Order: sequence, then C-alpha cells, then structure tokens
Amino acid sequence: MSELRAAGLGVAYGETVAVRPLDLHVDSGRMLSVTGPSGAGKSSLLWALACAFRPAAASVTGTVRVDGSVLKDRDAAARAGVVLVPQRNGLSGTLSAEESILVPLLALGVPAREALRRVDESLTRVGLADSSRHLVDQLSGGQQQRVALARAFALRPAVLLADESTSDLDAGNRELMMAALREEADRGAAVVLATHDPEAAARTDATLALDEGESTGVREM
Ligand SMILES: Nc1ncnc2c1ncn2[C@@H]1O[C@H](COP(=O)(O)OP(=O)(O)OP(=O)(O)O)[C@@H](O)[C@H]1O
Repeated sequence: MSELRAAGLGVAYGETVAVRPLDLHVDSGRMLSVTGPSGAGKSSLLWALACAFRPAAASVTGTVRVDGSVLKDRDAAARAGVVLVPQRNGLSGTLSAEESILVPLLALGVPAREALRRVDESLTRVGLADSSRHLVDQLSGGQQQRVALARAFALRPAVLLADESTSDLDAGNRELMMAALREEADRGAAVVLATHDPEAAARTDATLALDEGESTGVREM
C-alpha cells in the first residue's frame, strides 16, 4: 500500500517554467490521469514526481512523499518503489524484450528464478510472450510501449508513473494496457498516467488538467 503526495511541486528549465507549483495526492489503489495539450508540462511533472531530473537539467521545487517519507533523490525514489515509464520508453534497442525486463530485476537483487518468472508473467500480461527474444529495435512502437509497461509491472511498483504509455497502441491493446494499469492499482499501487487520450483519461479515477504548466484543478471521474 502506498500513497503519493506532492506539495508545491514545480519545474523550470532556466527561464522556462514548465510546471507551476502544485499539490497532488494519489492514494494506494487509485489512478490519476494528467492531461493537457502538448507542452502543458505533463512529462515534466512525472519526471519531478520520480525525482528523475539531474540537478543541472531542471530546477525542481517542492517535495514528493511516498507513504509520508520525503524522496530526496532518484535513488530514494527507486527504493520507495517509484517506477517511471518515460514517454520514449527508455528501452535499449539492442536488448531483447526479455533482457529489457530481466536486467533491472537482477540489478535490484531479485533472485534469477523469480526474475525469470516475472519476465514470463509480465510479457504474457502485455500479449508479447511470443516476442520475448526479439530485439527492441525489431519491435513496433506500440510493441515497445508494451515492453516498457511489462518492465514496470515486473518491478511491482508502489508508485507507477506512465507517460503517454498508450499513445501508439491500437484500440484493443490500449484496452488491455488500461486494464493492466488498473490491476496495478488494485494490487495497491498509486498510478499516474499522462495522456492526450480522453478515452484513457476517462478510465482513471481522477484527472489533473495542466495548461501551460498551471493546474486547472483535479476532477473526479
Ligand atoms: N529539457 C528541456 N529544456 C528546456 N525546455 C524544456 C525541456 N523539456 C521540456 N521543456 C519545455 O517545458 C514545457 C513542458 O514540456 P513537457 O514535455 O513537460 O510537456 P508535455 O505536456 O509532456 O508535452 P507533450 O504532450 O508534447 O509530451 C514546454 O514548454 C517544453 O518546451
């Protein structure tokens, strides 16, 4: 069970203010969508929630807490179980789908047998069990999105931050991935999905709308 809370969270790139300080909270078991036009600040908000910015890359104000503990940096976020699926997936093109999932599990100290079990389970969940040996570069954009989500699911995140993770999917796979994200929430994760897609946003519990970096409020669905 995990609760995500941000207070006064803001992001600027030099003179460019990407996110004006905002508060948000996502309880365990809930899904929040972050919506807004291109450039509204959705990715910047998710990166700040994951404490993923290098200090030189952006100036971030405010605090992020998971279960009451302030996250100081990216390592602390990882230890708290915060997993970011970035907009461009963050996969290495030269690894296979299964290696993409296995490597971070082994790096975290998950025993090999359990890690391999999670690889199979998560690729099956996203409908890519038959593509496990394919290199990421040999997969379509939508298949790569599903591998990136499978990798996140295998990590059993406490907080799952998914950035446009359904944007390249056909309707059937979008449905499958939205159901999988809901399962993550049902398992106890706090889930945040940045999306342009009103149908995906409608499947979440609440929506935070951004406009030029400003929150225009949270609407319960
Ligand atoms: N590394 C960067 N350096 C400077 N400005 C940036 C950087 N990244 C983003 N920005 C600016 O910050 C603002 C918010 O960008 P961000 O990518 O967070 O928006 P977004 O809502 O995710 O957009 P999209 O829907 O197109 O992905 C934009 O004005 C963008 O140009």
